[in-house]
Amino acid sequence: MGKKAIHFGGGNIGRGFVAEFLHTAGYEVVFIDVMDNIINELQNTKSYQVTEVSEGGETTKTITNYRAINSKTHEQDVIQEISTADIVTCAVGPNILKFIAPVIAKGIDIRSTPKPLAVIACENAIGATDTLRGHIESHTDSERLKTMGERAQYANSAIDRIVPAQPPNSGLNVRIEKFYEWVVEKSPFGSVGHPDVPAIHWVDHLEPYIERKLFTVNTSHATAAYYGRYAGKKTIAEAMHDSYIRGVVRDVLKETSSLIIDKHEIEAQEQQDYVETIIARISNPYLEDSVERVGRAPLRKLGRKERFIGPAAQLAERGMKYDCLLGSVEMALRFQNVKDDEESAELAKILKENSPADATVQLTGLERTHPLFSSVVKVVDQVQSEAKETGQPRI
Ligand SMILES: NC(=O)c1ccc[n+]([C@@H]2O[C@H](COP(=O)([O-])OP(=O)(O)OC[C@H]3O[C@@H](n4cnc5c(N)ncnc54)[C@H](O)[C@@H]3O)[C@@H](O)[C@H]2O)c1
Ligand SMILES: O=P(O)(O)OC[C@@H](O)[C@@H](O)[C@H](O)[C@H](O)CO
Repeated sequence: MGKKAIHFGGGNIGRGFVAEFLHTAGYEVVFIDVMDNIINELQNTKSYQVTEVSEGGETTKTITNYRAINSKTHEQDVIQEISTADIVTCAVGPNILKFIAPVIAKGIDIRSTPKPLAVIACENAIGATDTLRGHIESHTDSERLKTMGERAQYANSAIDRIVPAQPPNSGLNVRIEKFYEWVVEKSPFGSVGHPDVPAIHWVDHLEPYIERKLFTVNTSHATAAYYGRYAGKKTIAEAMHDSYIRGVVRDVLKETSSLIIDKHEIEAQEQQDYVETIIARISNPYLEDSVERVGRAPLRKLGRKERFIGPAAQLAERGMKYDCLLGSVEMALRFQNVKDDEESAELAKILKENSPADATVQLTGLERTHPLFSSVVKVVDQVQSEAKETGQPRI
């Protein structure tokens, strides 16, 4: 039997990145999703196309050898597939991990194959596989946990490729940037050995890679999105074309770079080169990436370990500068009541109903005694005051 991968989330990064590279590595990919339209299309087509767009033109790859199952209606089939698979990946969003865990737990529990299943969550979050593992373990009988290692091995990953929302009528086809990076922990696989996926860069220590990615790519991306939306820009490329916003993004990246260089002992020149690559990537005019997609889910993005508070907290602990990151936090707080974004409505509600300090705790998870806390409270207070004066944030 050939190699089989189960991938949860047939969305943009699922089809355009994870499945593409699993396919290239020779896996049959079984997509699992809960959206009828995605499942139906995947079931009714034999191939779709991934087109890389860059200044150098376009390159198209055809993805084949996949199936699809709706986990909402066919949970038992998903469990059976997992029980005989080689690898499980997901790209569903960090808040969805708890919903896919029970079915993965059941699939792992009935495995009898000699090789453990490799589980790799591909989300923009620090320790996403650990989080998924925690949920899987909480749905596993405590006696069975003792032998879990024989049935599954878990590795964290950092995943980087910009996949904008796709134009209407694209079907399953995905337009995507050329650049990609997929870094995964090697050590969890021990003597069994890691899966054979040539696109993956296997490393012993993931933290420098995931922090460098999240605090450079996603911090700058979100800064451009929130400042951009405030200035009435539609896309990230348009925002980055604005010299003021571009300058702000550079200033924010100076702060996160100082942390990355200090904490992970990455050479200053190497980090500067990385920053230039990222600025060029997010400015790519060939990617129509909306400020709403990149700013989506502001509550998640304001979280304790996330792209703004994560680096700002660590900089504050080290006595280093973080005030430009506070500017990004302020703009993120103004991302309220955005169409189709539930978290942006929840953000507005939290800001309306709580004192600045309570809202800061609720939104960021920062400890009241943390050296960053009082600065964030001031920013929250500022945005709340604007809303009191005008009935809405200044936008
Ligand atoms: N788009 C990018 O540029 C990019 C790049 C790197 C990482 N990521 C990360 O990848 C993840 C997915 O992002 P995306 O842009 O592909 O989002 P997306 O919305 O295009 O895809 C998410 C998919 O998950 C599916 N899903 C939701 N609940 C599910 C469930 N219970 N079971 C199975 N499937 C479910 C959705 O129906 C959707 O098809 C996020 O964590 C994101 O941060 C995105
Ligand atoms: O996916 P999110 O919501 O965490 O962040 C939005 C974008 O910054 C993100 O999807 C990037 O495009 C991606 O992380 C690039 O690798």
